[in-house]
Parts: sequence; structure tokens; C-alpha cells
Amino acid sequence: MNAVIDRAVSARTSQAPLLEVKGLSVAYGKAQVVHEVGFEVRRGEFAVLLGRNGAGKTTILQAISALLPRRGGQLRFDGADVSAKDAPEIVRAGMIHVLEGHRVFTTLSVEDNLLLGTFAKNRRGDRAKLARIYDLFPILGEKRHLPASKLSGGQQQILAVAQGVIGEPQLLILDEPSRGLAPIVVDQILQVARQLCDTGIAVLLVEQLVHEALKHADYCYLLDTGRITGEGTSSEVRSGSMLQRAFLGH
Ligand SMILES: Nc1ncnc2c1ncn2[C@@H]1O[C@H](COP(=O)(O)OP(=O)(O)OP(=O)(O)O)[C@@H](O)[C@H]1O
Repeated sequence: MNAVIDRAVSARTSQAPLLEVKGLSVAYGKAQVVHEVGFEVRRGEFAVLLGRNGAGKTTILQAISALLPRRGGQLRFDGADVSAKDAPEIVRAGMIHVLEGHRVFTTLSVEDNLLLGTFAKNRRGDRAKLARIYDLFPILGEKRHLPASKLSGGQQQILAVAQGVIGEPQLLILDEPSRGLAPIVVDQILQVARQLCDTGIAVLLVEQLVHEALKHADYCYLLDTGRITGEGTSSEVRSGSMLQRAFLGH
């Protein structure tokens, strides 16, 4: 059965999607928690997946990056079918996933944490990539020789995001980078994500903080019990009744 999707009226850019997810289904044992989900992320776009606790957001992200097996569905990335690729191949294709609750190595320096983010492509670490990261995240440049334990919680989360960025993804997948952070710090992290999109990296974010996410994102998908129930630009979703229906069920 096809669910009715609340679709806002705006036309999105006509360019081909960078990531295209079609009919994605995921189950834990016999319990199916994601039901034929479909959505797209465009190049340089900041897309957000919003939904209540347990809606299936983290499961979807993990199934995309092949950390969880998919029961069905097709994934296309940058024009190619990547449905059969395993997790390392997904990274090499250009998708980097910063996991929920991702913590940095607190005893290592900021710089060594960043170099770890280059290991997927270069076993010895790639120092040449550090300068761009320090340009994007000046606080990390200032603190590069300190152990990561000396950073605040928000700065550690920025370091976790930067560890993803240094791998030069075309798409950065962020699972609730705000978890456990004060509201002002959350805003800084989401601004960082916005800034990355402005440099051409697409971001797919899962977030509990609906209003903060909509303030910065371009496009939004609403998820309820493993199904997409609405989509639209952030301003359409903010100004319409979609959010109420998705979160309050009426
Ligand atoms: N390892 C697991 N084994 C069995 N069921 C799971 C497992 N992980 C998640 N689930 C269930 O799958 C459903 C979707 O969970 P998921 O964590 O993807 O939701 P979410 O939208 O990310 O929620 P939250 O924001 O609370 O993390 C929930 O019903 C959850 O209880």
C-alpha cells in the first residue's frame, strides 16, 4: 500500500540527485522498522530527516552506509548503483557517516584525531589535508596540539564532524550531532554543517531538534514509524501544518 505523502509545492533544483534512495526496507530480525522509504539528496544540499524517537532515522542512515543489512531497496550515488557495496566501498564512493554519539580519541591530539580521518584513503595519514580543515574550523587549528580531552563537548563534536570532512566526502551523513550539547553549541554545529554545504559538500542530517534543524537545512523529510510522511523545503515545512501532523499525529 502506498502511503499518502505530504508534499510541499516547491520545485527543487532540476539537477540529478547525488543520493537516491528507493524502496528502502530494513528489519531487525522479524521486526520491520523501515518500510519502502524513498528520498533524495542533491549536490551541496543540506537535507534533514526528522521524526519522533524510534521513527527509524538512525536505522535508515546505517542501512545507507551499509552498517546494517537492507531487506530491500535500491541506492544510487553519483549516478551509479551502490546497492551491493559494503561499508568501506560506500566510504570510497564518497559517503562518510559520522555516527550518533561518535566520540573522538580523547588522549590523542586534535591533529592526530584528524589524521585518523584520512586513513581510509592513506594508511600513513595525509597531513596535506590539514590546512583546509584548519581554514574551515579555526578553533581546531588553534588547539591542534592539545589532547582532544581539553576541548569542550561542542568542540569535540566539531572535531568528530571534521574527522568526516577530512575524508573528502561528497555526502556527509550526520546522526544527531547535537546529542548532549547545550542549545547554543547545537546552533554552532548546525552552522558548521551549513557552511560545509556552501563549499559544495552535501549533508544528510538526522536530528531531534526540529526547529534548530529547519533553521539551517534546505530540504526536509518527515518520518513516522518507518515511513516518509512529508517533505518540503525547510520554510515550507516550518510554515505549514506538516510538522504538527508528523509529530502530533493530527
Ligand atoms: N538493534 C536493534 N534491535 C532491535 N530493534 C531495534 C534496534 N535498533 C533500533 N531498533 C528499533 O527500531 C526502531 C527504529 O529505531 P531507530 O533508532 O532507527 O529510530 P530513531 O528515529 O533513530 O530514534 P532515536 O531518535 O530515538 O534514535 C525502533 O522501534 C527501535 O526500537
